[in-house]
Amino acid sequence: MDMLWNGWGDPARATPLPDTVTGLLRELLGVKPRDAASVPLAEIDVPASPLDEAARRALEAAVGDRADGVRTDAETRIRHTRGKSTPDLLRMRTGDTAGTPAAVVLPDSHDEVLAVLEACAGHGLALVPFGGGTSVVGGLAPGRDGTFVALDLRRMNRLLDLDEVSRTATLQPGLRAPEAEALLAEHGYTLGHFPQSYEWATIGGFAATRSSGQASAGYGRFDEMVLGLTLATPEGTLDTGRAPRSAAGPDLRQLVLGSEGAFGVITSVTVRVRPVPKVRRYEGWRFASFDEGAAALRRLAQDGPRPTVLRLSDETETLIGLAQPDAIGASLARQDAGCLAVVGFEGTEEDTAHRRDGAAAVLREGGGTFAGEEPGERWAHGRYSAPYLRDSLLDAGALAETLETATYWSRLPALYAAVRDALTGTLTGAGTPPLVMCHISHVYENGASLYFTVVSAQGDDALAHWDRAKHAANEAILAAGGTITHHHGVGTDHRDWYVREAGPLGVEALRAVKRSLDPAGLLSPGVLLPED
Ligand SMILES: Cc1cc2nc3c(=O)[nH]c(=O)nc-3n(C[C@H](O)[C@H](O)[C@H](O)COP(=O)(O)OP(=O)(O)OC[C@H]3O[C@@H](n4cnc5c(N)ncnc54)[C@H](O)[C@@H]3O)c2cc1C
Repeated sequence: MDMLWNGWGDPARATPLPDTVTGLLRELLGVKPRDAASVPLAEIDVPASPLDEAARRALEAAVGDRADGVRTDAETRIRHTRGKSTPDLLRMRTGDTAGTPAAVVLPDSHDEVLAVLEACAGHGLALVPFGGGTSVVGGLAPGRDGTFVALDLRRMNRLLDLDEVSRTATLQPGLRAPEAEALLAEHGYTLGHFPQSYEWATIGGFAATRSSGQASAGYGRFDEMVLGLTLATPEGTLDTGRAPRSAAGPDLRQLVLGSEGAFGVITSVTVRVRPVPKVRRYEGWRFASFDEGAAALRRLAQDGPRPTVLRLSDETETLIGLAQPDAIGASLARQDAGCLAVVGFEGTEEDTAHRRDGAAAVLREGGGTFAGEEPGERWAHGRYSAPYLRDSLLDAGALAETLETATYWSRLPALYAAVRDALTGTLTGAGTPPLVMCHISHVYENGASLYFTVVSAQGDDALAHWDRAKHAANEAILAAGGTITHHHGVGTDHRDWYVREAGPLGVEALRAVKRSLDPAGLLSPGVLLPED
């Protein structure tokens, strides 16, 4: 099944907003009901594909002249325009398809990807790899106008190898996360990577963006799971990962991870796998304040025992109940005070019981009160539903978007305040005062991420309002010592701030890598790095 072209996921799972939330939108944020319906897909006027006959023939030959290997119909091209950020969705809803690819090409193997790259080079076509299409940072839209091809990797969806002795699996990039989990589960293994976009995003996309899942406290980030990668580039193949760890020079895997399609197409990923857990237990803890809860999370991250899932909502997010999207509004009706933490344990019976008891003692010492299993189980049940709420909020005339960052524990409170102030100040100044919510959902020994959700009225020009607010938040992040992205990636949206974060020498070093792998600059122009 294809994802909704102008929204999230499966249309059958649309999630209406409860009355408590629509009431809040109206009374607190001044959201006025409006006709926010989208232009129907069939009515969108897409200019004919600019692909000429010779280029088309070359691309078809590259994918073995397979039926449907090169698609230029309007619907397929529309479905490969942009990703799933709120500005992306707002543009799609108005039928704005500027930046539609000239063609969508579907290769079946590493060799076909190399052949497609050669065909693109021969015909001066840019190419953008397309995994699940869930990018929220403009990673699927080249940063310049011009003819480009979207390389949809969905046909590369096989488990290539499982080494049960070493506990590694080699996966093709187009596997969506649930498909990869199902293939591994047949042998009793799991990857343990469960981002909120889990149901749609792919293995190649995770590697290309250094994704981080909701169970990162236990399983680690995706880049920590990766042992080897194969990269198809216009200059040939780069193979990495001869051994799990090595002292043989700088680690080339780290050049591929996070390269966002700008250095090549990831055609296989070797990951470490773990046995499917026998027990999964999630529970809720309450803290009087975000500071108090954050201090308790820090103690667990630094001294253990480590839960598998560890997240903490701030006061506003707790009141709205965003950690439990399936029951959103219930906490508002109860007027829940303080901050909710969700703490989860996965593993064997003995290991989870042991870690759970140890973690409970630390949380109690830190001021936490046990809230039972219900809040944790509710979080687990609704963990992939929140993106459906965003569609309902947009339908209702609200603006809803998220952004994220990370820093060291000592700087976290200042970063939190700076981003909140930037978002609140900008949107209030524009006449659309927002609700700004935040949670910590990825913790490390030395720091943590902050994930903000912003809801306001759309105002007269929602795109321009959000652009200003996001710009202010990005400036606040850099000024407060945060990174421009903890897990969404750079794409085109964060590029200008990433350039400042990396510094001129860092950017020049990365450009030199790009020049050696992609001298003609065919791959994802303007994504990750500005063009030369
Ligand atoms: C509702 C929602 C929730 C999200 N939640 C999370 C979350 O919890 N954690 C998280 O980390 N992210 C999250 N994201 C962001 C997004 O899902 C991740 O960035 C994900 O890793 C993208 O995977 P994808 O397969 O959809 O890649 P795409 O969106 O298709 O591509 C992302 C980028 O990687 C490149 N790319 C894709 N495949 C390849 C390949 N094989 N080789 C080279 N380059 C490639 C693309 O060109 C693009 O630049 C969320 C997004 C949405 C919309």
